[in-house]
This record gives sequence, structure tokens and C-alpha cells, in this order.
Amino acid sequence: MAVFTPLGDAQVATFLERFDVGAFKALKGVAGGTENSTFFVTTDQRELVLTLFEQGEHEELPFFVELMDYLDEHRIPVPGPVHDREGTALQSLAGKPALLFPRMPGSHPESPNLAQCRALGDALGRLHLVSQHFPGQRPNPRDLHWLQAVHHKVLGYLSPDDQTLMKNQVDEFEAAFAEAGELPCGALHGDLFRDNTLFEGDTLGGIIDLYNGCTGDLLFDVAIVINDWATDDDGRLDAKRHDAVLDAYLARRPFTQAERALWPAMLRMTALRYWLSRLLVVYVDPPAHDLTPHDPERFRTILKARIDHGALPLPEVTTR
Ligand SMILES: Nc1ncnc2c1ncn2[C@@H]1O[C@H](COP(=O)(O)OP(=O)(O)O)[C@@H](O)[C@H]1O
Ligand SMILES: N[C@@H](CCOP(=O)(O)O)C(=O)O
Repeated sequence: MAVFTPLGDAQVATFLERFDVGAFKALKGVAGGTENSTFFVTTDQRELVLTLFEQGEHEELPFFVELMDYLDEHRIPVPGPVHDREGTALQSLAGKPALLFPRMPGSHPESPNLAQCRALGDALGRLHLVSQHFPGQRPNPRDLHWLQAVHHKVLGYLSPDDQTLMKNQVDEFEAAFAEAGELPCGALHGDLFRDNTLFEGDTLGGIIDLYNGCTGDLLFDVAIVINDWATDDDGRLDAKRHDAVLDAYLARRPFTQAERALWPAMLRMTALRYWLSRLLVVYVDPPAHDLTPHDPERFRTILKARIDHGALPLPEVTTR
């Protein structure tokens, strides 16, 4: 479930009056989602999404609004928040911070085809081209410093072999990052899984859920995408999907030498990032709501596969 704060029709109808979006017709709670209350809202003019922010860092919401506004202005397919007649996006409803969005078309691709992988790679490449000039700052909260600082919290819940695996990998990342030097930076989506995209057929309808958005190494985003979009059930990379995403991405933004050198370690690091964050949810900081946590084992399997089989060769670059 993902309606933690119920809303009534009259309440939403009154809320909509401050926007130029037409008159209220219907309200429907959205079942998906894990953190916020999400509603589909229909007016006599358009389809909208209303989000109430239930948890997390509310003081960071202005950053997310600024990021979504910026990407929307640069024609990246994200839902640009609807601003009210006074120009304000961030509102309050039922005592919670609230944002209104255009409803993007499509559904989440469970098993993306190659055209969808190319569309996603292209969109992420374009996103990273413009995001290097984004003026906002929110240091990546799940970067190497975070791994170093918090991985000890879960060690006691792991087998001796997994403890060694986790500690050794964190040490290896430290050495690899120190050797790699400067990487291209900009704003990141930070969590670009398949279920944060919407597709209508092969067309990317939207990239949603930018609440892990931050600024940092662009390569971090690319590695998250490959680990989710181009990985088989056994954790191994699927060469066709891998090449489809990266062909399209690299045509927009070729990797630097430092990125190429760090790529295998970044694939492992982002796998460990999710292994760790999911372990923290299961053992250390369970969610307030009764939700089934994501399976940490999936990312342990991916990490092991990246260690055992390495990265695949990066496609040759043909820039657009
Ligand atoms: N702008 C949007 N357009 C269409 N559907 C959306 C939009 N925003 C959210 N959704 C739908 O609502 C669901 C939950 O939204 P999400 O932001 O992922 O919530 P949570 O942060 O709680 O996981 C998504 O999986 C998607 O189906
Ligand atoms: N999509 C993630 C959850 C978001 O990560 P978090 O670090 O903000 O908890 C997942 O699949 O685990």
C-alpha cells in the first residue's frame, strides 16, 4: 500500500483551486510506492499525481523541486512539479508537505526490451549532459563515505564469509577511488531502477521518483542502471541489454579515461550500496509502515557475480 494519509474528495477539490489545472473530478490512491502517499487526480482538463511526503528529510524537498524543475526545463522526461498561481510548487496538505505533478504515461517495464534499454540509456545520457550545469548541491548520501561509515552496522548480522566480503570490498573501493582521480560530476537520479520509469511501448513516458536525487559522480547513476536493467536472475550481466543501454548513453556522453578505469569497481560499489541499504532496512532501521522490505540477497548475488565475472567490455563510442 502507499496511501499512509487518506484524503477526501472535497479536501483535494479545495486544494486544486490554487492551481490552473481545472476543476476536480476524481481521486484514486496509488497502490505502488513505498515511502510517500501517492494519488492519481483527474480534473476536467488533465491527469495529475498528488504526492504527500510522509518521511525523509523534508528540508531537502526544495532541492528536489529545483532539480525536477531544471530537468523538465531541459526537456528531460521527468514530471516537472505544477506551480500554483503565485509560482510556488511546494505546498502543505493534511499537515504534510505536498507536490502536484503531471501524470506521465505508461507502466514500469519488468523485463525491458532492447529498444526500451536504448531509450533509457539515451535519456540518462541527456540527463547527465545537462545535469553537469545544475546549480544545486546535495552531496550523494549513498557514496563511498556512507559505505565506509555505516557498513559496520550490519556486519553482526552476516555470516563470517559475508563480513569478509563486505569489508574487503569497501577497502578495495577506497583504493580504486583514490587511484582513479577526478570523475565528471553533476546531478544524479540516484535510484534509476525499472520501477522508477514509465514506458508506453518502446517510448519512455517518464522518469519518476527523484527523491534520491543528489549531486556526485555521474558514473554512480550509470552503474545503478546497469545493475538493475541489464542483470539476469543469476546476477550476471546480460550483454545485449548492457550494450543497448551503454551504446545509447555513451553516444550522448562518452566516459572519461578515469571513468573507464573505475567502471568495474563502480558496478560492485553500487551493488554493495543496495545490499547494505536493504540490510539496514531489514535489521537496523525497519520502516514505520508495514511494508515488505526489498530483498538484500539480490544485491549480494549481483556483487558476487561482478567479482567472479568482472565487467563486460564497454561498447565503442559513436557520438551523436
Ligand atoms: N508523475 C507520475 N506519473 C505517473 N505515475 C506516477 C507519477 N508519480 C508516481 N507515479 C506512480 O505512483 C507510484 C509511486 O510513486 P513513487 O514516487 O515511486 O512513490 P514512493 O516514493 O512512495 O516509492 C509509482 O510507482 C507510479 O506508478
Ligand atoms: N530503490 C531502492 C530503495 C531506495 O534506496 P534508499 O537507500 O533510499 O533506501 C531499493 O531498491 O532498495
